[in-house]
This record gives sequence, C-alpha cells and structure tokens, in this order.
Amino acid sequence: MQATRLRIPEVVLIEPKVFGDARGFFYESFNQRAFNEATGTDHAFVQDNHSRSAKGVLRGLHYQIEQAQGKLVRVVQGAVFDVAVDIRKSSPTFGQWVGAELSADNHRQLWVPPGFAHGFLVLSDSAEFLYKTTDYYAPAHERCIAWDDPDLAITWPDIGMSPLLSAKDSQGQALASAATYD
Ligand SMILES: Cc1cn([C@H]2C[C@H](O)[C@@H](COP(=O)(O)OP(=O)(O)O[C@H]3O[C@@H](C)C(=O)[C@@H](O)[C@H]3O)O2)c(=O)[nH]c1=O
Repeated sequence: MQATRLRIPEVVLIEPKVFGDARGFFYESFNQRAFNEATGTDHAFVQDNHSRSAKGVLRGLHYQIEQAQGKLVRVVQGAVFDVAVDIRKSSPTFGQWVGAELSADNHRQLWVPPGFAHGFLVLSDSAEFLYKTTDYYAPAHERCIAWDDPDLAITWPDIGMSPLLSAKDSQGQALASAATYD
C-alpha cells in the first residue's frame, strides 16, 4: 500500500497493493492497522455508505457541523473526481481544496478527515461510490457549501455537461457565509 499526503497534508491518498492473477484481483480494501499508519490517526469507523450516480452527477460539498465525519472513500465502478475542502478556521489551509481521480481501475482511496467538506463529480457513464465514516449520519447537522463557490475556485474536470445536482446541493452556501469548524 502506498500513502501520499496531498497539498493539504491531513488528506491522504491511499493506493492499495492489488494482487492480480488469472482469476481477477484481490486487495485489502480496509485494514485498520495500515490505515492508522498511513494517516497517523486511529479513528474508528461506524457506518459504511454506498451510492450510485449517473455521469455528470455532482454530490457535495457536504459536511456535518456537529458529529463531524471523517470519510474513507473509494469507487468500485466507474470514475469520479473527488474533492476535499478544509473548513477548519484555525487551519493554515482553511478554504483550500484538494482533488483526486478515484476509479474502479485505479483502486485509489481518499482519506477526508473530520473538519473537511467533501464532494465528487461522476466522470464515467455511472459510478458506484463506497465510503466509511467515523460518525453517524446526523441530518440535523448536515450542511452544504456550493460546489462552484468562486472563493474556492475548484477546477472540476470538464466533462462537456453541466453538473446534475440535488435540490439541496443546488442551494449550497458560499464558504464565506457557511458555518465552519473552529
Ligand atoms: C448521507 C446519508 C443519506 N441518507 C439518506 C437521506 C436521503 O433520503 C438519501 C440521500 O441523501 P443525500 O442526498 O444527502 O445523499 P448524498 O448527496 O449522496 O450525500 C453524501 O454526499 C457525499 C458527497 C458525502 O460526502 C456524504 O457524507 C453524504 O453527504 O439518503 C441516509 O439515510 N444516511 C446517510 O448517511
């Protein structure tokens, strides 16, 4: 397994060792000890989520203002561009974002710690997205920052179409007026 800290160093790109053979492949999609070593954390995960989305769907940028969730995310079918935004006011990288392409083919995982907003854009005809979270879903605390907030200036890949958004996500707030973490 290879772990790479991104421009925001708390966000870690994890590339598992994949064992291919005539039957297909095998890899450890989660190993607590290896995860702890890769991220320098020891979070426990309490929920696994699975979503499927069509090409052009953009989910995000989501976070829970209480019960903040760390998320270990991956793709098992298709490809997405995945983004983490640092919304911790005390952080030297507050307001900055990092992104990575995650796909079924590259088997990459992204560790998005608590304190970040998270979202992704589907690049392939469809994508199945799996993630573990460090706290439970708490709808009362859900918040959404606009995917196209000019202050964030996220360079989403050009897929030749406008993003398909949920009603909730089309009303995301600007970071400047959103509730953030201390
Ligand atoms: C996230 C979530 C949703 N739901 C329900 C609520 C709703 O009826 C339905 C769809 O919810 P949403 O539209 O919020 O799903 P979605 O837009 O996929 O939300 C997810 O987006 C990505 C980017 C994240 O980072 C996640 O943390 C989560 O916020 O599923 C749960 O029951 N448990 C959960 O943990």
